[in-house]
Amino acid sequence: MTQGRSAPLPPARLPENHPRIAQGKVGVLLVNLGTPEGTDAASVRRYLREFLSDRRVVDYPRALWLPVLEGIILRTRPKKSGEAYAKIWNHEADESPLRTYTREQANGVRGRLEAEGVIVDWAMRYGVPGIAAKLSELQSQGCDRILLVPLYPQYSATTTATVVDAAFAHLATLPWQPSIRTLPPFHDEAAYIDALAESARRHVGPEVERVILSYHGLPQRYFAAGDPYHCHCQKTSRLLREAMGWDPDFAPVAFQSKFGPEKWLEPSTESLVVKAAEEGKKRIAVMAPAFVSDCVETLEEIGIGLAETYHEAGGEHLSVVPCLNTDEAFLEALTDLVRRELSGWIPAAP
Ligand SMILES: C=CC1=C(C)c2cc3[nH]c(cc4nc(cc5[nH]c(cc1n2)c(C)c5CCC(=O)O)C(CCC(=O)O)=C4C)c(C)c3C=C
Ligand SMILES: [Fe+2]
Ligand SMILES: [Fe+2]
Repeated sequence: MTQGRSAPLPPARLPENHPRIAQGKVGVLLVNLGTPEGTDAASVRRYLREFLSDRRVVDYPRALWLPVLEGIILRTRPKKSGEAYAKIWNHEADESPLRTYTREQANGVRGRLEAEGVIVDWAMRYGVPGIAAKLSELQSQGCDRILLVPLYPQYSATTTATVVDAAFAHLATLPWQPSIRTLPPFHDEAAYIDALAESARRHVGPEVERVILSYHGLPQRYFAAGDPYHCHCQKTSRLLREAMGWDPDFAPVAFQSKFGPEKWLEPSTESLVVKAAEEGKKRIAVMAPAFVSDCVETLEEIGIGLAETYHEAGGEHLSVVPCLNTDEAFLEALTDLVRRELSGWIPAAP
């Protein structure tokens, strides 16, 4: 066998998505659900197709579900949902409120962490800007450590887990992966509960006879299979009631936004709104702790749809407590949770 110097390696031909970076920075990526780009049926259809094709959201066998999705749901729902989005659209920025608030939340956290050299950005799980594109951008800016922040206080496989799935699916394509951490659910964190309580003190006056704590629902089957979302919602509600001195009759838990024929978590928000009217409660409030940003489900479904239902059942005034959106207390809480999770990645705050 001939001894000799091995042939020099050919110059590296880096794949398209290779991060050409100077390493060493820390990035934070806030991720919310996603929202249509416009209120027209085509935009809503694009969004719903991506969202409702996710197995974590709808888990029926693909061979059964995809024909129903394409043949029925995506033919009918986009127009109806588009009309709902049109009622709550942010015309000034020509975008959905969910996008406005998510961007502003990222700005708020960025402003608080910039001095510590942390790069903060935001993405949408479905639609744009996507998680993969934003992870690439963070890497290009030098981030070799990235914290994912799913903007869901209560963990669910249908929301939180889909963010992590999408991030790791992107990582699976990379020759050089950043290190990743994920923010744990914050449904029982004191700072989040305090932010909710502070908002309740501002928006729920003494004239309010009942406050319905309305959470986005999901199929009961998912709960039975181990999704902790229902328990997280109950715990948030208990802690908020304790902070406010409310009892469960005054502030009951309910679940909204039912989709499809299966049994979802109960009671439904709609049933509790009607019950309140039937029991002679003339002024009620609805608070939606699972949504950190106002969106079509709070502004339209509760603020318009359920308010109408309440009036028809004999109620007089239904007020919707705004989501935490850009409340100072919430942005401070979120930044503190992020900072805690970055421990060891950035020097501890003095
Ligand atoms: C198909 C089933 C759905 C499950 C399960 C589900 C869980 C879930 N969703 C949120 C938060 C949001 N959902 C939003 C909109 C929305 N959700 C579904 C369906 C399921 N959600 C649909 C079809 C839609 C679109 C609107 C419509 O056509 O009615 C939104 C608002 C997005 C916006 O653009 O404003 C949020 C936020 C959670 C927290 C959750 C489970 C815990
Ligand atoms: Fe949803
Ligand atoms: Fe809805």
